[in-house]
Amino acid sequence: MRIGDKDRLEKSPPMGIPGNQANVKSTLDNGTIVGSSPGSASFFTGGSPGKDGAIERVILTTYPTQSGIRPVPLNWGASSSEERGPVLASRSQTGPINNLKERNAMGAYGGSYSVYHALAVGSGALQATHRPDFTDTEPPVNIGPYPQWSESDMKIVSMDPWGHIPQTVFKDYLDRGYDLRPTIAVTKAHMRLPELAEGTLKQDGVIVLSEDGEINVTKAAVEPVWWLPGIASRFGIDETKLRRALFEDTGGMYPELITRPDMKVFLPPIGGLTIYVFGPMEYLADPTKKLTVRVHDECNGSDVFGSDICTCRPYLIYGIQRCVETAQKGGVGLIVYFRKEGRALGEVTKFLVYNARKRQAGGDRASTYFQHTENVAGVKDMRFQSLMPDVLHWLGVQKIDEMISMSNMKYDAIVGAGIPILERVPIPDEMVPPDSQVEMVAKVASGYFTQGHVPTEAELNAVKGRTWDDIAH
Ligand SMILES: Nc1nc2c(ncn2[C@@H]2O[C@H](COP(=O)(O)OP(=O)(O)OP(=O)(O)O)[C@@H](O)[C@H]2O)c(=O)[nH]1
Ligand SMILES: [Zn+2]
Repeated sequence: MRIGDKDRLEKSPPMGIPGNQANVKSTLDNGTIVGSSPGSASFFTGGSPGKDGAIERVILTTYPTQSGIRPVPLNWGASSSEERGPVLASRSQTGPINNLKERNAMGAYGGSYSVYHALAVGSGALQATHRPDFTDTEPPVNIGPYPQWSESDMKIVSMDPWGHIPQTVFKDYLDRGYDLRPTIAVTKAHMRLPELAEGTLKQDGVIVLSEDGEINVTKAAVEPVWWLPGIASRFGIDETKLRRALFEDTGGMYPELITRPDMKVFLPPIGGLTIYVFGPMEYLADPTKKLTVRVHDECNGSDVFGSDICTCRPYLIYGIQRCVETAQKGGVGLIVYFRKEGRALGEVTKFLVYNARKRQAGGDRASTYFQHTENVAGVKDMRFQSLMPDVLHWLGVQKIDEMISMSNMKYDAIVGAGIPILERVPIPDEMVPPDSQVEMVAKVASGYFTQGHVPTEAELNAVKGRTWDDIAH
């Protein structure tokens, strides 16, 4: 790529002005998008030596008016799959369909795993032209379509409501050669948890299958699919600003965020979520059935490794227990597990915060709990719960009887999305690990739900966690 090519540079559209299509067009009509030889590679084209030493074309970006660009129509929020159209993100250029030209979404399938996919292709372990065999991969239960999928206020903007069944509803596209992937998979499983093994749950043969607590569950994995106008509107910003931020803050990873204002869907390289359903899936959308829900954000240290500095695993286990009990009484339970480690700040930030808390003069205190996170990350939280209720709408949830959470942010987001919560259930005192008292008291003081006493400033100051010296002894 010859960035110093003055002629090409002058023809380039000003970056950062999505929607400036007049400018974009003047660049495109003369075909400067793709160069093909070492000497003629354009500003928008890089090149690397191929197997035979020739330069392979690298398409750095595309433009809406570029010759051959004709995205398959995608009408987000349409009520039928035919009207909506498939989400097509692949750039693969083999077979009868040139997916690069016909795709209607930026980014890549797989969420954060798209990067491993790239490594597999780059290292030669996987052919870029590999197409999945979808035989027998369909969901074992039916989900939707529900009215929430197409209501005019766009209740779902961060996942594809048709993402679990493209093998079926968009089969004709697959048959014609489009490289189309599910972004949701639904399956069934049995699960066992040591905390619920010792007779906590009663065997019933349907939900709890054995005396030692083997639980029947239906689960679904969901990858993020963002409809950018809807994401922008949830955050109260305009779409141009959102696109610019996503482009700049990912190291300029997706230039089409800027150059393709016509493409409204983006598959971001981030973690998604998993749902676990106890009892019949269709009960989730039936307001006559009792529904227990826990929405949980990932905490690997506690959820998997049993760290006792927070309440995450005990609250998750309690949520599962309550879900199972509701299902056993003829209702249904739902756990939603988001990959938003450390309040979506990441585990590195979280561990830095733990160090600052434990090294603080005077000890780890409830009064400075949130301040430490803010000192390191600049904010207390990046979970942006405003996108969280989308999955509830996807499942057709109309009301929640029991919400196993004390979080005001989760509560406000769900109720704000039009789903009433009838009861909030705090974690039982006896399940709060000793060192997590700091977190628990700090949360209650900051507005988390409690049926008990809200601590005063002096009480907050008095609640201290373990120090590293305590750990050593
Ligand atoms: N950055 C940071 N993250 C933390 C800290 N303590 C816990 N977390 C994260 O906070 C999140 C806790 O999420 P949840 O278990 O859903 O709990 P919650 O949002 O506090 O609310 P509840 O529903 O009442 O449990 C997880 O992502 C944890 O990894 C901390 O000190 N710093
Ligand atoms: Zn935790």
